Amino acid sequence: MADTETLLVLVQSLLDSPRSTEAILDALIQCDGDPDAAANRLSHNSPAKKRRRVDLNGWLKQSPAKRAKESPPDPPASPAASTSRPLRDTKPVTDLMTVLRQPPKIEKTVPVLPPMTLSMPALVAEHTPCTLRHSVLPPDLACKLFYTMMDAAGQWSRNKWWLFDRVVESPHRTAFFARRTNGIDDDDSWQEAAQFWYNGRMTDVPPVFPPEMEEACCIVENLVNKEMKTRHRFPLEWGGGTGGDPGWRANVAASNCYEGGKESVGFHSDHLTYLGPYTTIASLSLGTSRVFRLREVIPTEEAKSRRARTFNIPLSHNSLTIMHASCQEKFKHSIPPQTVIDMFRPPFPKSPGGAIEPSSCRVNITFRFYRPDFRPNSIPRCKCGVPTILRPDMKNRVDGKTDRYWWTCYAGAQNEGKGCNFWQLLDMAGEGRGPVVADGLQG
Ligand SMILES: O=C(O)CCC(=O)C(=O)O
Ligand SMILES: [Fe+2]
Repeated sequence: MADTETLLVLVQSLLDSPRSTEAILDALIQCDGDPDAAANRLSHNSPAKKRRRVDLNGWLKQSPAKRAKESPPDPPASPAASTSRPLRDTKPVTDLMTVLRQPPKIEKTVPVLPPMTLSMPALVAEHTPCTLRHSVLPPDLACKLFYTMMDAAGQWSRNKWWLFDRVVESPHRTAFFARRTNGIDDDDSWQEAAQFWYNGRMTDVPPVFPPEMEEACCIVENLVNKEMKTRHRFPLEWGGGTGGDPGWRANVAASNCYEGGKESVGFHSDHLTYLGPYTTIASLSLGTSRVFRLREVIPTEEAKSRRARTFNIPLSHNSLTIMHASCQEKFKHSIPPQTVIDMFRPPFPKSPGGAIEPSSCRVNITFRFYRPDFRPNSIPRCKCGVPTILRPDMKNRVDGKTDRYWWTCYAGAQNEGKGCNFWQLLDMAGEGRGPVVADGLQG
């Protein structure tokens, strides 16, 4: 997405007056992704005809025949997926990413790096900002948690959002949980966070962690905090966690269920809206083993001299992947579709004496720390009046560090794809956020 964003900003900067994202994207498509030509076209053309607005829920409630006649626009991002299934076929959609992605002219001498499989924790640590741990929970707890999540997953929904002119849905089911303890003191506030996990769709109050998840979470929290103590800390990381406070608290969790090898999640980095810069995310894998794929986003200034490498990490049942601080800033991750997967044979039956049923499902639980200084009521709203999302400026890392983050409009995900062109630089001090690690270093 960063390529598109860069082009959007570039075109906007070439124009005398602000134009909608939709109009800029249309112009870019017409001009084969050439920003100068797109700006020129926009300067000479009158703005595109306005279309009637319906919100996503409204649109989904319409009859299929009516929906097919209505034609929505524009690009957002889901909290996670970039791989998506169109819900309907109206007109053939130009593959915008193909149009917009302008491959940098890499020097021929820069070697192409073949994908590398990292099956051992030591290799994961060597090549990525992640930690892989096998067999993290007691086997019976991992198995019970798998059954609990599988029972619940039937009720989970597929995320739906607008992508250009159509509603798409994620190729996996997802659910969001808020922890009753450790920071969940204001239900309304976390309700908003849950709502935005589902791309702005109204949700009931998020469920609390089921007992097995709570038990697993305590183990994960300990492991993560221990691991974090051994790592380099980044200046913008959460700087609380003094005294009895463990520092990293899993106060929310998002869970995905992938049924069979076809279900997946596309390359993305997680939105940092409530997580803040340099977040740590711990992902517990249950069920059938799947490949977790990581690929670095090469900063623009290095794009000619260095290529990204794809790393494949097989994640087995009861393994924990910790995406450490800087992973969301530097890497995108995905669970790619697989033509072949091994069936998972649970080590224990669901009920005593029952039969063991093999499964082709994987459930993962990402334990996340929603930072006290990024509470929902502190998130800037865009011109549409909707909370913005926070994204790192991945392409403009300087000396390997990201120090720029953008609040950007996210309204398009729910509002027929129509958003505004709101961009605001994150200003930690100006927005009264912190404490951060850097504060501790100064004092
Ligand atoms: O299933 C996984 O391990 C990754 C899920 C993920 O990236 C996400 O939920 O943001
Ligand atoms: Fe993710």
